[in-house]
Amino acid sequence: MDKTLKKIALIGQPNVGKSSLFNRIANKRIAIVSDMAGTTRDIRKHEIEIMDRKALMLDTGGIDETNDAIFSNVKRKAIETAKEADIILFMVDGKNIPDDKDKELFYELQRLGKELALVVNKIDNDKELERLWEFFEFGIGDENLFGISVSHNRGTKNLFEWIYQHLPVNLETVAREEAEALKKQREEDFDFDDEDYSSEEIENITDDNNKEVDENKINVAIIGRVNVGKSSILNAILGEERSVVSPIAGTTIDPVDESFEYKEKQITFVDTAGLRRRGSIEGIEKYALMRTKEMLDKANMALVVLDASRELTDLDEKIAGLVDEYGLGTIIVLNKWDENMDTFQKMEEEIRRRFRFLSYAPIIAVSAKTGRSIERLKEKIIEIHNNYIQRIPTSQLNRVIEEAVSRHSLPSPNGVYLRIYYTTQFDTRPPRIALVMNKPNLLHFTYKRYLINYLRDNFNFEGTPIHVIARGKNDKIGDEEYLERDR
Ligand SMILES: Nc1nc2c(ncn2[C@@H]2O[C@H](COP(=O)(O)OP(=O)(O)OP(=O)(O)O)[C@@H](O)[C@H]2O)c(=O)[nH]1
Ligand SMILES: Nc1nc2c(ncn2[C@@H]2O[C@H](COP(=O)(O)OP(=O)(O)OP(=O)(O)O)[C@@H](O)[C@H]2O)c(=O)[nH]1
Repeated sequence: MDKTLKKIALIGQPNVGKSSLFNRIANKRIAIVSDMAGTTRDIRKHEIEIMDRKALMLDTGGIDETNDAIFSNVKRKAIETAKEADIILFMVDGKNIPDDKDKELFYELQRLGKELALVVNKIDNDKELERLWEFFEFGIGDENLFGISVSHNRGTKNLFEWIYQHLPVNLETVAREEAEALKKQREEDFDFDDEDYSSEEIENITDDNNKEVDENKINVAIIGRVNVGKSSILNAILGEERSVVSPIAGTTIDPVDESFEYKEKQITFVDTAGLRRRGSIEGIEKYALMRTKEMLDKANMALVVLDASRELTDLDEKIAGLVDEYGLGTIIVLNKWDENMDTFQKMEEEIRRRFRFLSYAPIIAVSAKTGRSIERLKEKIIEIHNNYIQRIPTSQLNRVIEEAVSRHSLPSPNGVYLRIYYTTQFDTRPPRIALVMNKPNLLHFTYKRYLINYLRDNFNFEGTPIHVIARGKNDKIGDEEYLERDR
């Protein structure tokens, strides 16, 4: 017998229906059921299974009050068994009024601090259900009081569900379901028509061979309003690189994007021709935003350039706001930081306040003019891209989410018991994580935010958005209904 299994003790006076319930749960006739009081004397242990979760059921002897000596004996034994158990089902006969001996024992069991349910049996019909109220006298909450009838099979489902919820997740089932979910997801990815993904990304998903190559390609969009120093930053970065791929000279079409190798990655700046055309973003705001979108479409990383020598403007905010919609790796570049300025903290606070939607993006102060921190910016591009493409093992995600839930338990909206079965990352670029749970649409966004923050505290997601979705066991992972961006 598996020693790690949770133990369930079934305790109660003779003839209340313990063996009957035991048999119902065990789905076999193991204990002797009889009308004669005190026939179930031995402690029986039996491995049971509720849905996919296993436990060990302990059947204690009845508490015989007819003989005081035996009563104290059996009571002692009942308490001993209860001490050994993780979950206690205390059963009483609903056809009788609550009894002092029951109460006395019940309070003793309560003091053990285990999961405890008061099971009132022989509530055979709706009329008898009214009598259940008398058992609130025991001082137990609604959620731990069950009126059932074993012989009429009433109310047992609720009790079984309660027990199920207190048993640990069956890891075999989880692993199997996860494998199935991943397989299903892969299959779905092949006939994909999700507008959220660019055609390039679809290629990445459907062609695993290219994946590695693609993970080494960083397409960077340098965005920002006019005159913040976008082309200067481009020049500063490229200026240090000898292996710059030159634009094809003499062509009337746009020259290719400029590209260089750095730390085994290929960094490409998208739409550099446009960037170099001075004043390109000047003019009507609508065009500035349109052009920014075109660039973001081709990129998997954005450098949001701001001018440290000027006040932030609404247009800065609008341009930065676009980035979040594209789900890219992001760095906020505070340019024109020519000398040591003691205002960094103030600027940082201002940026954080105005760009709340980019709270995950690091801020780096550079000067295209003096070259200050340009090297650091290049390193940061690599670092953030690694965060953006990372895949976190399910075991690690589960450990962290379990820890988060144990620190701050899941809310029970309207008494509904919420449960996260497991957590898995089902996509990268940016990381997409599914919380597989019983009632996904009841998960409040504030709790989800708490989990997202907890994930951010435990993994390195700097510079990358993370998308966390809650879904049911049988929902498709690609179900975007629950998708909420990490804001
Ligand atoms: N009306 C009614 N009778 C029940 C119900 N459940 C069990 N019984 C009857 O109650 C009697 C006692 O049931 P058991 O399951 O043997 O009770 P027990 O608590 O195991 O009894 P001991 O072995 O004496 O400890 C039997 O005649 C059952 O048929 C129920 O839900 N409704
Ligand atoms: N002091 C200072 N000036 C800078 C820095 N970077 C750029 N500039 C100046 O800012 C002005 C605008 O620089 P650009 O690189 O052309 O800016 P841009 O964002 O590409 O401008 P548009 O193409 O018009 O959108 C130029 O006069 C640059 O010399 C810097 O780090 N420090």
